[in-house]
Amino acid sequence: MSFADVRARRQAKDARSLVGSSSSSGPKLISIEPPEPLFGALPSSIDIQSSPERGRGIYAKEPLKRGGTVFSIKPPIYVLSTKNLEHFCSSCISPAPPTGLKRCTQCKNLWYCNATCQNNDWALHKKECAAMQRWAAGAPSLDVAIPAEPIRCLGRVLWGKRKWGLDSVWTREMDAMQSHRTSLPPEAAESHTHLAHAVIRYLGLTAPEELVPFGINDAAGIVDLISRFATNSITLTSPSLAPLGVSVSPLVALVNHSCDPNAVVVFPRSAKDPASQEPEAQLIAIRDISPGEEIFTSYIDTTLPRAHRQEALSATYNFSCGCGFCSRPPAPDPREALACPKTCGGACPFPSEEDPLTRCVNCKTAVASTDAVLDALRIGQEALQKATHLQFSDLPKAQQLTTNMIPILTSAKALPSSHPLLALTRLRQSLLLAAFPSNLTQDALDGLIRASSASVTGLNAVFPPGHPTRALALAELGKLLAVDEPEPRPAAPGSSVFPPSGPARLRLACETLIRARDELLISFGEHNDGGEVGREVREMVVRVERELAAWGQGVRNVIEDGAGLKT
Ligand SMILES: C[S@@+](CC[C@H](N)C(=O)[O-])C[C@H]1O[C@@H](n2cnc3c(N)ncnc32)[C@H](O)[C@@H]1O
Repeated sequence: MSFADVRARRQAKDARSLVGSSSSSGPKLISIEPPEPLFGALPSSIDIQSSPERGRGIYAKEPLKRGGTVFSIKPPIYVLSTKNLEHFCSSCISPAPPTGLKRCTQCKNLWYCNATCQNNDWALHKKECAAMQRWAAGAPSLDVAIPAEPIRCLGRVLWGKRKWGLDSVWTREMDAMQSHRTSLPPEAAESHTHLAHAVIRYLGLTAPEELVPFGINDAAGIVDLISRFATNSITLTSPSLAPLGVSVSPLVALVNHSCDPNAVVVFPRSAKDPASQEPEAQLIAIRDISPGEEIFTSYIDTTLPRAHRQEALSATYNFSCGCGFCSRPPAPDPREALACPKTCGGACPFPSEEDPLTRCVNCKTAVASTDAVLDALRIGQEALQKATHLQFSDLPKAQQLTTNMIPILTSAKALPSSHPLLALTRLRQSLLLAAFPSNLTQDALDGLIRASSASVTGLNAVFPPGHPTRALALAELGKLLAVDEPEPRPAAPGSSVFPPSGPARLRLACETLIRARDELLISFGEHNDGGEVGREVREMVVRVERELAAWGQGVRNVIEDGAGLKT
């Protein structure tokens, strides 16, 4: 039977059910209810509008305060990435407690906190469970025995459409997400075709025609499904932004992109809501937003220079960004700048092959050896790609690459916020953390604090206060400064060695944690008390303040004892 035949049969069936049973007096007229409107979860402070440049988007109807939650929603579809399956509950995405998670006894792939979490997930896992067992039975090797997350995510979308009905609001919201089917570049069309075949196999279907009950009536419908997923899915993250999996929420997907966003989507884990609401995506304003203004998040890493951002946006989202930041970049952009050769405090835009001459925008001093700068930037980019690729398979090699490259870029006077120096610095910090010795030495701790501080300096130059990446980096630095020193150094009066030791270090830890907490309250929402990380930092501030007070009291006691001895 052809795809069209199946559709014709379905339409005939639909037509019969619409007019009801025919009688000799002819078909009865039936009243057709207007369809339920989409996005009923939209709060009254925002609405959906359309622009010719960006299509639909979310706009403020009322003033929105920075740190305020614009909306919260549990994504209707989400899956953990394969490596996280046994470490997090597949329903509420809580990390495994010390007592461990409970495994689905059927497929043996998904893990849950308890029976409640398993029941909450059963509506979608029921079909998935059988599909995963079928997939594993046909897998050529153990490492491909679990389908990759896009396949599992799309499986859930399709089972959801069947379960909740093709005319349901659930399905209509999913189908209303933007598809770029008609303008896909050839490479994307090819990868979409591969994914489509994998999904059909995962569902246990033998031919595309069998997708009709899932609301997919032709080949264009399959491409739409995959294109919608590619354009609208968002990373499911931990409260500290670690990627955990992938999620789809038609409401979150309405938010357009800017490289200088006024909002972020985070999963902060609010203290107040019960676990059954988790994972909860929250759109949070990181700036004050006026009525009529569009709300934007960023889809990509905005520490990257404009050309890299445009490439990423065009490859995945099929548009060229015309945000203020792309059309009128700051001069010079801290992502692409060198420090002034005369250290006047100004900066010079990066030279390029086409335009090798560059000067400080402040004192106009020209950079002398631009060839050396261009070489350093080129090999820096290569080292970054290699080290990123090797970070999990060859940690020492990745460490060596970042450790060797950072001084080369620094001596070429690249700003700490510039690319690829900032990316290498952040990678080095995460590699040092991964290799952190269990018997901690002062040198290892101080090295990590210096790397963390360099990341904070770079991120502060590219992100506004309250951006979650910046707030988390600050929290990380504060926590490291608060770690008990294995071998505190004797205080040298007037010493500017970084990091300081002893009480000066504790004071710096306290100041850094307080700044981090203020920023976390913005990025992860005041209503959430700064999310899980904000709450953790608040507790650390209390602990460090207590330690500082105890130290101060200790000093006062010594002084008083000394004074007592003299009298
Ligand atoms: C997640 S959707 C956002 C909602 C979408 N505008 C809609 O109407 O459904 C992502 C798509 O929106 C469009 N888009 C988002 N931000 C844009 C921007 N700054 N400029 C142009 N198009 C944008 C692109 O087509 C992109 O692939």
